[in-house]
Amino acid sequence: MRVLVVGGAGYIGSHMCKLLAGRGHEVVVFDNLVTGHREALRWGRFVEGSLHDAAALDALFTQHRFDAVIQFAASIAVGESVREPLDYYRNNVGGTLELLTTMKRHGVRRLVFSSTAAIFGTPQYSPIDENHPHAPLSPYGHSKLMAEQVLRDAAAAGHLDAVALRYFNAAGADPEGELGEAHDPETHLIPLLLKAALGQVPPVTVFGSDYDTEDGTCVRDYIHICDLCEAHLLALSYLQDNPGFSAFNLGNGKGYSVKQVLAVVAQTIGRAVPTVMGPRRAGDPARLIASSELARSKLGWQPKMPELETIIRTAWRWHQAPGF
Ligand SMILES: NC(=O)c1ccc[n+]([C@@H]2O[C@H](COP(=O)([O-])OP(=O)(O)OC[C@H]3O[C@@H](n4cnc5c(N)ncnc54)[C@H](O)[C@@H]3O)[C@@H](O)[C@H]2O)c1
Ligand SMILES: O=c1ccn([C@@H]2O[C@H](COP(=O)(O)OP(=O)(O)O[C@H]3O[C@H](CO)[C@H](O)[C@H](O)[C@H]3O)[C@@H](O)[C@H]2O)c(=O)[nH]1
Repeated sequence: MRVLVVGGAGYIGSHMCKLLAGRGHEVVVFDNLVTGHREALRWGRFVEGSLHDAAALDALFTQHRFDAVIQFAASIAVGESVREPLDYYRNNVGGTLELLTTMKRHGVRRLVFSSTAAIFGTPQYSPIDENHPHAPLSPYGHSKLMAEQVLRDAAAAGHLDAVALRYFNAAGADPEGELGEAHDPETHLIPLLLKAALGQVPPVTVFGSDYDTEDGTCVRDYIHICDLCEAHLLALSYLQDNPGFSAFNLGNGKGYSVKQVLAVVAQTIGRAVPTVMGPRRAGDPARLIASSELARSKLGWQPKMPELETIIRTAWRWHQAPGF
C-alpha cells in the first residue's frame, strides 16, 4: 500500500513509518514539524506542510495516489488545551476536517485516526470498553470526540471508511533504539522519570497521593508504542472488509499506579529516581484501564510487549542515547 502518514514526524507517527516501511509499504509523511522532528523522518518521503493549508493538501493528493491515510497530527497536551481551547479545536477538529475534505475530493476512502482515552472522562466502570459513555474532561478530549463524530457522520454518508483507535497511555520506544519519545516540553510520566534519573530535569512531582486507589496515586494502562503501531496496520486491513466507522480501545488491560511505575523504573534502570510529592493535577481521573477485547477479537490484535518492564527498558535505551 501507499500510505500517507499525517503527523509522521512525531512520537507515534515516526514509529508507524518505520513499521510500515519494514513491512514493505510505501510511506509519505505530511507534517508541519510544529512538535515533530526532522531527524525522525527516516522512512519514506517527507512533504512539509500544514493541515490548515488546503492548497498544499490538494497538491499532495494530486501528486500521490494514496491507498490509505493515518492521521496522527494533533495538539496533544491536556493542560494546554484548557488554556488554549481555540487552538485545540482548530488543529484537532479543523485540521482533520481539511484532511477529510481533501480525501473525499480525491476519492481516498481509508482512514485510521488517533483518538484517546480522554474521550471517556471519569470512568463509570473499569475496564473501559467501547460501550462506555463519553464525557471528556478537557478541550483536548472534546476535540478528539468531535473528530470521531465527524468520521462517523462522513462514513454514514458514504464518503469514507474509518477506524478510530483510542490509545490509553502510549509509552516505550523502538527496541532497536532508532526512535523514541521526545516531546518538548515533556509532560508524560515515564520519559520524565527517565530524564530525572539522568539529571536532565528536576525531580518529578507525583501528582496527588489521595486518590481512591490502592496506594493513593493514579492508575494508568501503559501500552508499548510498537504494539500500538501494529494495531494501526491491522486496522488498515480491517477496513478492506469492514467499511463504515469503527472504534477500538487500545491498552493492555492492566493498571499501574504512579508509585508502581516509579518502582519498576528504578528497578529496571538500576538507579534512584528523584521525585517529590505534590498536589493533584487538574483533570486526572483516578484510574484509566482499557478493555481491548474488541480489538483482539475484531482486529486480531495481540500485544507483544505488555510488560511495563519491557516498555521502560526500550524507553531507557532511547533516553540514554537519544538521536534527537
Ligand atoms: N502520546 C500519547 O500518549 C497519546 C495518547 C492518546 C492519543 N494520542 C494521539 O496520538 C497522536 C500522536 O501523538 P504523539 O504523542 O505522537 O504527538 P506528537 O506531538 O509527537 O506528534 C504529532 C505530530 O503532528 C504534527 N502536527 C501537528 N499539527 C499539525 C498540523 N496542523 N499539520 C501538520 N502536522 C501537524 C507535529 O509536528 C507532530 O510531528 C495525536 O493525535 C495524539 O492526540 C497520543
Ligand atoms: O510529572 C508527572 C506526570 C504525570 N504524572 C501522573 O502520571 C500518570 C500518567 O500521566 P501522563 O501525563 O504520562 O499521561 P496521561 O494519563 O495524563 O495522558 C495520556 O492519556 C490522556 C488521556 O487521558 C491523553 O490522551 C494524553 O495524550 C496521554 O498522554 C497520571 O496519573 C499523572 O497524574 C505525575 O504524577 N507526574
